[in-house]
Amino acid sequence: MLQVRQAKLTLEDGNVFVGKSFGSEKPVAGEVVFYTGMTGYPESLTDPSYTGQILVSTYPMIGNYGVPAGATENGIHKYFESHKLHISGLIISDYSFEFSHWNAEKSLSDWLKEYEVPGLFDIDTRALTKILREKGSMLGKIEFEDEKIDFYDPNKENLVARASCTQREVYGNGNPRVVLIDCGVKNNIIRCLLKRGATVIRVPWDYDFSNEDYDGVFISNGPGDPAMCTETVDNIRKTLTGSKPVMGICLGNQLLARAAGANTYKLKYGHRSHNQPVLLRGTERCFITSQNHGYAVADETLPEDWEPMFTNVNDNTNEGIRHKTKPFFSTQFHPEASSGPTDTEFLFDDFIDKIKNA
Ligand SMILES: NC(=O)CC[C@H](N)C(=O)O
Repeated sequence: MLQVRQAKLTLEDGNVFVGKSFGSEKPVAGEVVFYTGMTGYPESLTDPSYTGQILVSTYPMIGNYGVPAGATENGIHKYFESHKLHISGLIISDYSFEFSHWNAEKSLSDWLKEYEVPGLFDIDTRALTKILREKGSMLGKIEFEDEKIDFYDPNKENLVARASCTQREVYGNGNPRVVLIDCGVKNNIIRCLLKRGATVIRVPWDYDFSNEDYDGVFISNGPGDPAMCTETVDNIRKTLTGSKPVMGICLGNQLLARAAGANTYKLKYGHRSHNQPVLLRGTERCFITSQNHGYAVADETLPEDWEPMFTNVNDNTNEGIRHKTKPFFSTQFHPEASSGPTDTEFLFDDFIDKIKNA
């Protein structure tokens, strides 16, 4: 009979959920957020944007397809979104102790233990998610028996400095040359740029790239509160005085907006799923998108020469911005998907076309 240790998740509002451990037996504290995608845990767990967060999966059965092999291609992991797990903890309902997939190399349980990430199953994730939806994302902690730790708010820290690379690195050798500001970039953004022939010059979040030889700038996704990233915003602001094309994704949308002079704010519980509908402004085209964010751009604070580009059809929040005359745009959702629908990957083509036409 399998021996599993009990552990509990305590929310800052006092709610306690008792579950069973299938990951590392290390207590952690962080922000508790829910994710409603049905698949994609290898991608989500390695997405640097989840730094500091305890992830609750609303899809009940997790682990059944194991964890893919750690192969690399073009200098990056082939199946993961970064080189390690970034979530602080994982909360699920039913853990599948059996896994089966042509590419599975290990179990989710072994993977969590390898990266010292605690995971709890047998939690009523439906009840937990209802609390997070009604009261909003909140702090939480995972503790084992008599251990006691304090709550911790990751959003008070500059998480981007933790998630970004520390050295400039170049991938590919084609055209155009794109400076990628790495705020905690997902590998699929690099793959999407390489697939379109670009040279990707990946630089740390606070790197002054003004002396680089480049044709366009890409601002990546990343963790935490965009207001913490002032150095990046200063560098982007300098770029906006020129006319080289700029594209941003998620945190990149928020940082581009802040560089333009707009504000960002925290959403009640964020968007973390594969089925978020976004409307392309000025058209009746709606796309189903992959998302993972807790902050948003305040449309009404955009300066005169900028406009909202996409709007979320569920809650009318901002899903992208564009400059009215210059080739600068960004999306709050993830055109690189991974995981999730790839319907908006054409935006990478638009970015490359803008560079070619510049
Ligand atoms: N995926 C991201 O880039 C997330 C951006 C930001 N950290 C947010 O939560 O809104």
